[in-house]
Amino acid sequence: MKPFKVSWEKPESQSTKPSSRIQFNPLVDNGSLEWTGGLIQELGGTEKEKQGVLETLQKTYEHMTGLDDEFLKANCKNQNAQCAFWGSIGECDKNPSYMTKSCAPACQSCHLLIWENRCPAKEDLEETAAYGPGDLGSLFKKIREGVFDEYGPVEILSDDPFVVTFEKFLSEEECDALVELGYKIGYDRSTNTGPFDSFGNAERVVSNTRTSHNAWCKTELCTSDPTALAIMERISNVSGTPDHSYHEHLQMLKYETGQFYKPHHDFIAKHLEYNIGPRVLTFFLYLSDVEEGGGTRFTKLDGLTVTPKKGKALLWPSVKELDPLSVDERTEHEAMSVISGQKYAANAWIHMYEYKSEHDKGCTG
Ligand SMILES: O=C(O)CCC(=O)C(=O)O
Ligand SMILES: [Fe+2]
Repeated sequence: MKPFKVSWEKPESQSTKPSSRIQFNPLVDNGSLEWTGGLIQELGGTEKEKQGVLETLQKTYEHMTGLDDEFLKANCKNQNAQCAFWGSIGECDKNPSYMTKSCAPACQSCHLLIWENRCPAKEDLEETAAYGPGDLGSLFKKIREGVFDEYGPVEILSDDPFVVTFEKFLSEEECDALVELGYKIGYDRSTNTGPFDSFGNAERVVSNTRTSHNAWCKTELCTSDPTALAIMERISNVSGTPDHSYHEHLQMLKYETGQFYKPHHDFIAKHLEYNIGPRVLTFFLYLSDVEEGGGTRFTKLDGLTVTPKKGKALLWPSVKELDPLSVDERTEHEAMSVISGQKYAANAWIHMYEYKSEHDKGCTG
């Protein structure tokens, strides 16, 4: 292998600012820019950072030149100018769901861009199922028998499919804490799941059928927050999953006046091809009252509409009781437009199989 030589240029405008980031051009061989592994990478400001980035670039170069797959050679790219820097500070291990895909050269993980390499099908998946045929019926029976009345009053709004509310599932403080966590993470415009690319990853698409904003409880700040953890454990207890690793990360929602989510189903058929299985249940949390509007309406259950109330939880299945890998079309629903005021809420989607470690590997689509 030819030696990897590097040089960099310091843009004039930054030359007097020692702490500023310096743009880095990896110059390969005799000074010609043969390959950059995607975006040109930035060097850190300090000597130590620079050294780390250079070491990562050296490893990147060896990884890229060692690839024998032409498709990967052409398509494996750093998609952010700081990939090499992040790689040098351990982010490939700390944040693999982003890094292995979006900074694959810097993580020397190009082979993991291929879905089958990154997400091999689990052989013992069936043994880990949270629900078998009939289990949703048993859960509903427990709810009816008052096992979870500490979160009540419990209201049974529909028997088949079951639609249930727990009036005092969260305390006022817990609701405020989740809303606040949403602000710390940042509420972004909500998206829908779009088409899947050649690597099996779903595109996120902004859609005029869903106009709210949301914040995912995915980062340390939220996943290790004691309030968020207590709520996730409570949801796990009631829904009967082994633990909250079977749930998607909490998704906090914010609707301003006029915002809505048109009729849809939470079931995503593509999930059946992954190790996570389908969304079995939706645990929906109302984190605020709403002055007017903003109800959750079940379009195929005679328009059954749940009025938001701070602290209330709404639970329904997305799959059939006796065939829990198949969608139950009857639980299509919509978030009606907020007529006045604001609405805060959160989704917890519960899967058939373990979710969170698959998410960390970038295997949830
Ligand atoms: O906001 C609501 O009432 C329901 C939201 C919803 O259905 C969803 O986010 O999937
Ligand atoms: Fe939904």
